[in-house]
Amino acid sequence: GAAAEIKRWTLNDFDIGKPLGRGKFGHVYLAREKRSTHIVALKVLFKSQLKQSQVEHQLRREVEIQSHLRHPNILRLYGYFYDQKRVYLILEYAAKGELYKELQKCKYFSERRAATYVASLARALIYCHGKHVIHRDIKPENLLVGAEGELKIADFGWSVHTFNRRRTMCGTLDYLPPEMVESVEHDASVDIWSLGVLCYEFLYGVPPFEAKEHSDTYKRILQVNLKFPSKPVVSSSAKDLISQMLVKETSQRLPLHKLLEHPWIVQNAEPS
Ligand SMILES: O=C(O)Cn1ncc2ncnc(NCCc3cnc(NC(=O)Nc4cccc(Cl)c4)s3)c21
Repeated sequence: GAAAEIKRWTLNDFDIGKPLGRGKFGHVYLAREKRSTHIVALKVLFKSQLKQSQVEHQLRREVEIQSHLRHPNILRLYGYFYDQKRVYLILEYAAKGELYKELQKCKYFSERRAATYVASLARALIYCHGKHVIHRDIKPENLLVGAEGELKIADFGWSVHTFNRRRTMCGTLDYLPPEMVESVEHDASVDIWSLGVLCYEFLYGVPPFEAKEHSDTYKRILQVNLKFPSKPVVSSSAKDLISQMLVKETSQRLPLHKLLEHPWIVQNAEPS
């Protein structure tokens, strides 16, 4: 048959349902693709706001990156289309919505639930890093829950392709100025740190370096001023894992595949 031509979607291809949520750049609606009756989430972004915030390139990068990612714990971005004023993202629908609302409701998660989420996120990040993609924005607000309770990383609006200049600079790093060498170090280990912060917040209901003033949070992060409250009671095994992820020296952070072998994960995470 004809070469697989890229399908040009339009709003007419969809029946629009209830609003699912509203973000900074636009709203998300439940929608059904008419021909297949497939249920999706449609995120509507206003071009004016994208232009104003100069994030068009980020959006293009997200669509490009997401089009190559297929993983049960990564929310699919099936495609996009636009009209005069808006850009529409055609997204996998996560039937149980936003994880942070669930966390707010039950204050903090059990160790089994937290470990199950952390293990599935680690598997998703191992997959991304294997494709030289780092998410860079792992936080409860970017995590959705599927119909079976499975976690979905969403919103790759801040993700980037990392490539190791060592290979692409024909073998030499010598001519790179410090700031570029520095950015080369900005690698997948940022997601390990964020996953450690997330694990802490799952178990205690608050992030580890929270402070009234931003400047104090910044200082606590730089000092890795990690403290474990006495309430709620959390196993020392969980604290050990978190302490191995929230390490200042990026090369010393627990690698994700080692995380999956950590006793706390092995003993608490539901088999995937
Ligand atoms: O989250 C809710 O409000 C409610 N909700 N409930 C269920 C549900 N099922 C699927 N998706 C939902 N929401 C959309 C999640 C996103 C995924 N990918 C995104 N990407 C993005 O926004 N990119 C983007 C935007 C503006 C600028 C730039 Cl540079 C990039 S948003 C759902």
